Amino acid sequence: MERRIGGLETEFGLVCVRADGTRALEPEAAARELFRPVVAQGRSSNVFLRNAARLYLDVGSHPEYATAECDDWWELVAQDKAGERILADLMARANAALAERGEDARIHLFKNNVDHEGNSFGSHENYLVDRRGEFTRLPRILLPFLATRQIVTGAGGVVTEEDGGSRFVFSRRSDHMWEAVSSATTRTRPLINTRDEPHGDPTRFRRLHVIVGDSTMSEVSTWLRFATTDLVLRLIESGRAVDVPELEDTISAIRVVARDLPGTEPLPLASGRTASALQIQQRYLDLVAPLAREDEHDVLETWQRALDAVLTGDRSWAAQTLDWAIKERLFTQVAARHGLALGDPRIERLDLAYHDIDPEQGLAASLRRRGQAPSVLSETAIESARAAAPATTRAHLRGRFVTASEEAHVDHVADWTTMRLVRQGAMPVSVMDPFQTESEQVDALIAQIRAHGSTDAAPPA
Ligand SMILES: Nc1ncnc2c1ncn2[C@@H]1O[C@H](COP(=O)(O)OP(=O)(O)OP(=O)(O)O)[C@@H](O)[C@H]1O
Ligand SMILES: [Mg+2]
Repeated sequence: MERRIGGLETEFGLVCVRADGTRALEPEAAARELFRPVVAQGRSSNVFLRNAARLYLDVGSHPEYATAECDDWWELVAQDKAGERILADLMARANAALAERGEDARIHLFKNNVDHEGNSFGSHENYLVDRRGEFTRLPRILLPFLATRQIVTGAGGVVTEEDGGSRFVFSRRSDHMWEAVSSATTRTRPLINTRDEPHGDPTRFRRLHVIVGDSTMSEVSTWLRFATTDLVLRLIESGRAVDVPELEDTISAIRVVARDLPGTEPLPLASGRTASALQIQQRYLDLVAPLAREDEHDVLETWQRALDAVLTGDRSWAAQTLDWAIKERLFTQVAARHGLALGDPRIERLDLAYHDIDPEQGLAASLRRRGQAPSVLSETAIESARAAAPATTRAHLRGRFVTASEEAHVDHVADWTTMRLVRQGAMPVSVMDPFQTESEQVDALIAQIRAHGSTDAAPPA
């Protein structure tokens, strides 16, 4: 696929604590407080927003934000950052309400991966692939790439080993993966989820659900996750015979790679030979290079720089660009300065602070302000992603529908493929092609909304 649609779902960690750090509200009550304005606006805790994203409370009271369909990976990063801001605003409103009621309680939201109770949070990537394509050979070619890409796009972190020692790893999530491919997302935690829900015309499309990724704070890390995976998918779709180093055991390999900071540990291959994470990533980069478009050369260059940072040990670029390397530098410096082991609870708190989405208190945000983490997207790009849907996909139609309905105070419901008014006899309008940006049916629906909107409707913003 030359132009691919993708979307990113992020599950957020939520705590509500008193000034002394003890738990103030149970997650369920805190989530209810957080979602009060959402429910007031949309009469549900599962809504689509004006930027066509989905915001909802998942089981276990986890807020989740799923970006709208994007066909440009910087747009996707902007839509994802917009989600952080939307949730940070909800958090600020909830905290103001709690303070007004005189409650000693403050909500914090984290875009993190694993908490100290061992819960892991999802950051699921969705990619549109052709139904007639190569779905059968897809896992074989994709898995070695996914198991090793953490040396580029991992969020970094510290794990405690069975012997009590602690060490820095590329991705903590690696220890939480239990299967290579499966149709379940929670119980068995596969790298690729095969549940067949295309959110589009099932005769033409499939949606690939990659669930091995870490939640990434760095714009470059998030961008690379999508941009490199997109290229590997194109390689698979090219139909060419591709010789990739298939791993003998994906799940043991992913754990080894997480701990292998030099990237050189030999991983057993199905062929009986071995290859290191660096060699495997380099192989994919070399294989996809001829398929990259002119405007994708920066993907190849950045990917190569990331691999070189592992190969040479020179972190000067990576430690201000990629999540794992930013954290590696930060944790080692703090640990050395205060004479701490990496497994010290203070380092764990630093890790959590890095994923705190509070624009003032969050550590990733403050590093960005100091030029120690990337800031590629302009303020305008992020703010417009908050207000408007991507213009080049179906999300554009959904964004217009939600905006018109909210402006006219008309009750409405949507999902990824349909839009409908909540009134007797209202017929849903479906858009089964994720690339579609124009629709007479949607225009008619919006005209109807404007004509029949409540008389006290506020003027359009
Ligand atoms: N046809 C498509 N191809 C690829 N991605 C899509 C397509 N349609 C929607 N998406 C993206 O897929 C994601 C779906 O998010 P959602 O949280 O609803 O996931 P789900 O897997 O369907 O449901 P749940 O999280 O409830 O299990 C969104 O980010 C959206 O932009
Ligand atoms: Mg989801």
